[in-house]
Parts: sequence; C-alpha cells; structure tokens
Amino acid sequence: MSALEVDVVVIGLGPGGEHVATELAGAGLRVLGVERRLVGGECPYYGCIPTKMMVRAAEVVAEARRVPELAGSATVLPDWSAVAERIRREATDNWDDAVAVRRLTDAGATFLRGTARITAPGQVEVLDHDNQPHTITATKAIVLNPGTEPLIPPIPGLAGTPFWTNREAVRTEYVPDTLVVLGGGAIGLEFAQLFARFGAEVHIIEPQDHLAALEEPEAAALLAEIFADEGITVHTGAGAKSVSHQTNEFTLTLTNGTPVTGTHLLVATGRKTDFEALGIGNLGLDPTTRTLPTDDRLKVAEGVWAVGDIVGHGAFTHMSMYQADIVIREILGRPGPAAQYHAIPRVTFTNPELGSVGLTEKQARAQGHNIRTGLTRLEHSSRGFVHKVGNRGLIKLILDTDHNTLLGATAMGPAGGEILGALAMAVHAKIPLETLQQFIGAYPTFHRALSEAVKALA
Ligand SMILES: Cc1cc2nc3c(=O)[nH]c(=O)nc-3n(C[C@H](O)[C@H](O)[C@H](O)COP(=O)(O)OP(=O)(O)OC[C@H]3O[C@@H](n4cnc5c(N)ncnc54)[C@H](O)[C@@H]3O)c2cc1C
Ligand SMILES: NC(=O)c1ccc[n+]([C@@H]2O[C@H](COP(=O)([O-])OP(=O)(O)OC[C@H]3O[C@@H](n4cnc5c(N)ncnc54)[C@H](O)[C@@H]3O)[C@@H](O)[C@H]2O)c1
Repeated sequence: MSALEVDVVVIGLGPGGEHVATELAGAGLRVLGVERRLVGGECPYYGCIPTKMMVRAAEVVAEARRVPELAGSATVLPDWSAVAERIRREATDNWDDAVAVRRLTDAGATFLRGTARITAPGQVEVLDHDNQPHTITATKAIVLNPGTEPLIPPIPGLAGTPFWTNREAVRTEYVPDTLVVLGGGAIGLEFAQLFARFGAEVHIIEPQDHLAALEEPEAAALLAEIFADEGITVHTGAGAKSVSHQTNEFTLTLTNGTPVTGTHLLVATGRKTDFEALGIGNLGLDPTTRTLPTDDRLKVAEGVWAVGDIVGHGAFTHMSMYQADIVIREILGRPGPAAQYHAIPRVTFTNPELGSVGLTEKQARAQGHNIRTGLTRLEHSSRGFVHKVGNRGLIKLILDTDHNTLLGATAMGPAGGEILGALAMAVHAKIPLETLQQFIGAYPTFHRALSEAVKALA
C-alpha cells in the first residue's frame, strides 16, 4: 500500500486524458495519470489509426481493380501480411506504449499502470498490475477519461465462443474466409468492407431497417447498394436470435429464421462503460447511467471533470480532444468558451466515405425545427463524370428556414470526409444561406457540388 498526494488524477489515458495529463503537468501541476491498458487508449491501438490503415490498404486494392475500366490492365494480388506488419510497426509498436508513457513522464507527470476507482470526493484508489493498492489524494481535480469497451449483447450461445471485437480484428494476421459482422454501425461497416476487399465473404446483420441507422436514409441506401455491388450480403431488419460455434464455424439464426454461417464473427454492436466499477456512486452520482452528464465546461461534480466517449456527445477522438482543451483551461483557471455541440462532425471511413455534421433531417424534425432539405448526387457533377468508376456519392443539406442557416449536412463520396470540412464550417459558424449561395467552388472538384446542393434547397 502506498499513499500519494497530487493536484490532479487523470483516470484513463485515452486521447483526451493523455492530453489533459501532459498539458497540466507541463503547466507545473502535480499530475498522476492512471491507465490500465495502453496510454493513448482505443484510438491508436485498437481504433482510428490501425483501422484507417486497413481501410487505406483496402481502398488501394479496390482502386487497382478499377484499372481495367480506365487504364488498361493490372493484376492485383492483395496480401494481408503487409497490412498486419504496418499496423504492428507503424501504428502500435506491437501494442507497446513505452513511447507514450515516456512522453507523459517527460512532461512531468507521474504514471501508474493499474485500475483506478473513486472512493470519495478527492480520493482515488488504484490497484496496480501486481494487485498492490495505492491511495491517492487529488487536491485540485479528478479527470475521468475511461472511454468505452465493446458491448457484447446477451444473445443465447454467444458468450464463450471465440468471437472477435474490434480488438481482435485489429490484431489479425490473416483475412477470415467468411466474416459475419453483428452490427451495421461505424465499426461494423468499416471492417466489413475492408475485409471483403481483401477477399473475405462478408455478411452484415443489422436489426434496424438500414445500415448506418443514425445517418441520412439516402446515404444508408447508397451504402447498401455499393456494399451489394462489392459482394457483401446485408441482412437488415432482423437481429441474431442465437449463436453457436462448432468445428471452426459460427452459425447464427436470425430473428426471421434465416441461418447465417461464417468462420469468424465480429461483434460490433456498440460500446459500454462500467461506471459502477469507476466508483462514481461515491460522488453521489448514478452508477447505472450510460453516459455522464456534465455542465458546459465538462464538470461532473465539485472537483471532477469528464472527457471523451463517456460524455455522450459523440464517441470520437476529436470530441475527446476538444473537451480535453476545455478541461485544461478550467483546471488552470484560464478563460475560454464553453463547449458547443451544434456542429459535431463524424466520418465513417467506408468507401465512399460517409461524413456528416450536426442534425440529420429526422433529428431536426424531431426537435421541432422548420426545415428544407437539398440533395445532389456527386456522380451527376462534372467531377463525377470525369472520375467515372467509384464516383457515387451525395451531398444533403438541412436548412433551418427560420434562421436561414444550416442545421446539418451529409457529404458522401470519394473524399466525402474532406468535402465535409466546408459543411462543418458552415454549420459551426452558422453561415447565412445568402453567403452560401455566393460560394464559388473550383471546377471540376467534388466540393463544387456544394453549390448544387444549396440550389436544391430552393
Ligand atoms: C474500431 C474503432 C474505430 C474508430 N475509429 C475512429 C475514427 O476513425 N475517428 C474517430 O474520431 N474516432 C474513432 N473511434 C472512436 C475513438 O477511438 C474514441 O472516441 C477515442 O479513443 C476517444 O475515447 P476516450 O478518450 O473516451 O477514451 P479511450 O480511447 O477509450 O481510452 C480510455 C482509456 O481509459 C482506460 N481506463 C478505463 N477505465 C480505467 C480505470 N478505471 N482505470 C485506469 N484506466 C482506465 C482504458 O484502458 C483506455 O485505455 C473508433 C473506435 C473504434 C473502436
Ligand atoms: N470513423 C469513425 O469515426 C468511427 C469508426 C468506428 C467507431 N467509431 C465510434 O465507435 C462507436 C461504436 O461503434 P459501433 O459500430 O460499435 O456502434 P454503433 O452504435 O455505431 O453501431 C452499433 C450497431 O449495432 C446494432 N446492434 C445493436 N445490437 C445488435 C445486435 N444484438 N445484433 C446486431 N446488431 C446490433 C445497432 O443497431 C447499431 O446499428 C461509434 O458510435 C463511433 O462513435 C467511430
């Protein structure tokens, strides 16, 4: 048992927690960072970075296969070992965080590998990897950044089978023969397409009526069309009723009675946080909550702040970093604006990329806004004509007709996530429709289609 007094304890060192710990230590505070897995969190080791390396490799394979339509012939022999090797060497250091730990301690923070639990206001207990308890007093702040774990649904037969989550999928050294993906959200969609492009037979099971259920239905429909063209089997409107695993094969029975089999099963059905284990009940907060309510400066309770997925304003690295900056200012007593959530951008890195910002049409109507929508297809643009194969995409705008500003937008297409940048700025800065109508897009770019979408609002 050891006892330590610091100014700030950061529990969980995901992208936001690592940033908070590094900056506060650099500003001269006594900071303890506690991480039970890897410093940096899900994003660099099991999330954004390795998966985007996989997506990039699969995109190159898909582009090479398009050579016959535009440029003669090419023989494509995809080899997963190149992807696995790049992830091991360039992304994750073979899942070793020594460099990140050094960066933290070089900034002046103390690091403890273990699991932290709040025991009382300003009090944290850490059980380290040798099962030794440490009692920590935080005189100034506790910052919570525990992130999320894969949520495994209670489907009969699933527990105990050798299914994958994102963590096993990122570490794979081979491409599955047949991959069944449970869940047609961001994780399921990205893995489904990239493994299919590397030769896996892929089935997606999504209980909602369409893939990417939170996105615009036009974007979801286009994605389903493109996935079907790429040979991916999509089962929507039916979940899995039961799962069994025998002699290297999973069999799932869907709620509509359809059997689906595969050599591998990827569970991508959302995320969860164990708030009970984190001890938030000892702060007088509800440990059964799904996300942690904060004020607009990310404060949870006196002396306690939260950043990242647990805040519930988008489980994205950019949100974790955005919130971390606010918390750093708050703890250092520096002035700055409160958090704003009207223009949260998100990009699902399928091909085409599906980018969106702010509200969808359905969300805007549900919130009672008076709206008009405008939609244009990228394949009908000059750039789409030039691009030819792989040119499908769309831009959809949601206009608040009371204020003549955009409430939300979707940009899907080649570089959809990049086109989204302009739309995210328009929603963020509440640029008036009259100004958007004067926008000049360079010819012939994909972003020039923004003007067509604005015209379609009329
Ligand atoms: C497959 C996948 C792909 C993704 N792709 C993208 C993408 O392209 N773009 C994007 O913006 N986002 C993406 N995300 C989401 C992104 O990874 C997260 O939003 C991001 O990591 C921010 O999470 P966080 O800061 O809340 O914490 P996390 O990154 O989840 O880190 C939290 C850390 O806290 C630690 N911890 C938890 N409890 C304790 C405790 N009690 N004591 C000590 N340590 C603890 C955990 O071990 C973990 O390392 C992806 C996620 C996944 C799973
Ligand atoms: N590019 C990115 O930014 C990116 C990529 C991956 C993940 N992420 C983040 O990670 C989060 C988690 O991703 P996710 O895909 O796990 O969650 P998600 O919430 O995006 O999607 C989960 C999907 O699983 C479905 N589902 C729920 N229960 C099911 C069941 N029993 N059987 C089959 N399907 C079921 C849901 O209907 C939903 O469509 C995302 O919300 C996102 O914030 C971001």
